[in-house]
Amino acid sequence: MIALGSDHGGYSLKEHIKAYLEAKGIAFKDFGTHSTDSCDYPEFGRAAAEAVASGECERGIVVCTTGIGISIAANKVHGVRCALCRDLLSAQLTRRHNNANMLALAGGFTGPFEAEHIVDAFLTTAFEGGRHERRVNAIEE
Ligand SMILES: O=C(CO)[C@H](O)[C@H](O)COP(=O)(O)O
Repeated sequence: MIALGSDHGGYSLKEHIKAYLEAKGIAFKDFGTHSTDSCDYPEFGRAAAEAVASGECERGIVVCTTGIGISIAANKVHGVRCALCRDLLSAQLTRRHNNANMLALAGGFTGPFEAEHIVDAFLTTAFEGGRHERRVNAIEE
């Protein structure tokens, strides 16, 4: 189960990702926003992040115009490791090295086709563990 969240600046890309996940048979829960009306990203970043931290959702994907504000908001929730990724390699590396459980995307800069590749990498790349586990544990502590 994937938690989704966005503000108005990420709404269009979130809707695209919903259709993409649906086509792949991946379940998701949309924590809003539900229109392009102006709203505040901390509310939606927090809602999606809390669903991940509680275990209700395994991973989360959040979107605002830059991806920055909503990733900052999500990372305030203990247990969340939200990575803003604007390229495929970053998405792979944040899974391999950081065990990121949330992905932030930039709705104003990342196109839908590129976003699909980033989402695929985020959902399919495994955490490497080893020396990276020690570092991730230190963050949690
Ligand atoms: O990217 C964002 C936060 O990092 C927001 O989407 C952005 O700040 C919204 O701005 P505006 O209200 O001017 O559309």
